[in-house]
Amino acid sequence: MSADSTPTTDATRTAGAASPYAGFRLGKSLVVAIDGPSGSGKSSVSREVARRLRAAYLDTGAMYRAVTLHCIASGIDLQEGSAVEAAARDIELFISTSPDRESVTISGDDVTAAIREPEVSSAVSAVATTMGARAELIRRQRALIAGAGHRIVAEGRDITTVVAPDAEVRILLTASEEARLRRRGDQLGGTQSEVQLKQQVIDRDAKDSTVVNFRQAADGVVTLDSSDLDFEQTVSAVLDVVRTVAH
Ligand SMILES: Nc1ncnc2c1ncn2[C@@H]1O[C@H](COP(=O)(O)OP(=O)(O)OP(=O)(O)O)[C@@H](O)[C@H]1O
Ligand SMILES: Nc1ccn([C@H]2C[C@H](O)[C@@H](COP(=O)(O)O)O2)c(=O)n1
Repeated sequence: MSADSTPTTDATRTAGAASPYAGFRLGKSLVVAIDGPSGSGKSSVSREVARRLRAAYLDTGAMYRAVTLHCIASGIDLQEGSAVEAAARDIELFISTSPDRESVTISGDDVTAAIREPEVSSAVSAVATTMGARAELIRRQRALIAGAGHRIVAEGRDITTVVAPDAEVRILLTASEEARLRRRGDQLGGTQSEVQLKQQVIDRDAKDSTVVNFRQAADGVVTLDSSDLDFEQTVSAVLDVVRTVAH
């Protein structure tokens, strides 16, 4: 398992007032952990927040998707817990931690687009609910966060609670069911029926939440409801939390 990342400055100084990083201590270690349900905007918002903070970015959902694709492609039965756990241990997985370069490879093969295919989306909960596979991916995620340099934004379902409970900033990004369904529908260009959208967003969350709690904020986690915010307002709201909590 490996990753690349955005280089960060090692100078410890405060950015100038005109800079978008004004108020942030550059060079100080910063882990921003963001969890939330499907369609809440975790990936897109976290990636943009990472760019603005000149931080690395880790999409942990992509790792669950990669293991799922690997199982499907290798003929591994997703209902066989021990086989799925072994696949999570054995997979040669690379994920980019640059917010400007989305790249996932398995044994050197580019699977960046393939892990987003509907077949993977509808099967991924089987990996996410296999506890042995989770333990292995959590181990890898912690290593990626530790190796990312000074600052990283990591997002998923259990980052604030399990992967990085000591993160300087912990946020639960939520949105109403209606907003999440609308956003996912728009993202997929109106190609999905109401029933398909519900399966991809609501039903998947129901399965995933049997093993991890991303519906309610744990102690010390800031809840940010983006239902009535647009994308830019949500990014600004996350940066405000970072400024308040980590300054
Ligand atoms: N505040 C917002 N207002 C409107 N649209 C948003 C907002 N935040 C994100 N979006 C859009 O909603 C869509 C879904 O966002 P995104 O893929 O980041 O969600 P997610 O929480 O990572 O979902 P999943 O966990 O299922 O991958 C994207 O097209 C994104 O640009
Ligand atoms: N930390 C995480 C990240 C993701 N998952 C699961 C839940 C999802 O069904 C799947 C794919 O995530 P997505 O790309 O849709 O964000 O992975 C998890 O259990 N824990």
